[in-house]
Amino acid sequence: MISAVGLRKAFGDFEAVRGIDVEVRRGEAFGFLGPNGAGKSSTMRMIAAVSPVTSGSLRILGRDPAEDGPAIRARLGVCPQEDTLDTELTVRDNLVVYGRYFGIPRSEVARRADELLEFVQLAERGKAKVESLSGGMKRRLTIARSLINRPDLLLLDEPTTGLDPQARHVLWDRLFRLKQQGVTLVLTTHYMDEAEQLCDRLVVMDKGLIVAEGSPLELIRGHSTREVAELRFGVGEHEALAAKVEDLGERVEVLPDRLLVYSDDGEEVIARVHERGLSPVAVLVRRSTLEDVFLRLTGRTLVD
Ligand SMILES: Nc1ncnc2c1ncn2[C@@H]1O[C@H](COP(=O)(O)OP(=O)(O)OP(=O)(O)O)[C@@H](O)[C@H]1O
Repeated sequence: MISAVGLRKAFGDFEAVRGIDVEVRRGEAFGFLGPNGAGKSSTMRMIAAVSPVTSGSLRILGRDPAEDGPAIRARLGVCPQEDTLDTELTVRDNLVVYGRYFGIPRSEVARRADELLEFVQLAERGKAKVESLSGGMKRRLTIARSLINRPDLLLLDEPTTGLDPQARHVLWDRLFRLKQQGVTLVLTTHYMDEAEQLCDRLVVMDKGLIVAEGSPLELIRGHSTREVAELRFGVGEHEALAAKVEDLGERVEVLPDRLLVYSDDGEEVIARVHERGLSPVAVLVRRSTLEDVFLRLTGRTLVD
């Protein structure tokens, strides 16, 4: 569906994307995970055939965006980072007008609009003004709009940024259903839980480069331990205490507010910490996540 080799994007002297290779296969959910500024949106805009490639090769649905931009865009669904809904129109008319833009006949577009409103659970709000919708509803409507042309490939730039946990879960459920229906999804996110929930495969991006690639499970297994013991001590004590626990796991990360001890048995770490007479104010054992993978690979956390 997408094939990129040595893909670069420069803005003047600044290179936002510094030579990445990406293959996306039909039917999979593929993610770009990385912090703000990693180059995810710049990559997505090239894939959406709206931003020219600076260098490298890019093929989308087997075509070159420099030559076949309109043909590619006709087969894509695009859900941008910012809501770009028409606030002058009703919820349903946002779909109808967008569908007409693709040249879909009036009766067909009406049928699809009703189907899609049902799918994103907005059927009752069809006549409402867009302004009256919550953030989560607007996102769902944007996704419905991006599906009006029955795209082969759906591009989602940070689909749940800014939404509350419940709205995020509703959206994930809809995206999961689309995946089950065979729609190829490509999404960017800086939420590791979103990447874990939705992506079959993902690349971790940092500073315009891909630093790791695989399924969430492969990435976690390849770059972290099974468990992590989190130890909170007093403010300012973490740096000094790291040396006292560093032999308890495979490695230790020092964050401003806690120590992370990486070990396959987190409870064992906690027991040994107490045996040594150390008294953390709070402890927690959890499984490793993509956040730990990112920390391992870049020395930084995903979300500041
Ligand atoms: N039109 C532009 N002109 C100049 N610099 C740009 C432009 N678009 C993006 N950049 C820069 O390129 C870098 C990558 O931006 P990009 O939006 O691709 O990152 P991102 O990973 O999507 O981050 P975010 O999560 O904030 O969207 C940033 O440093 C950004 O400031």
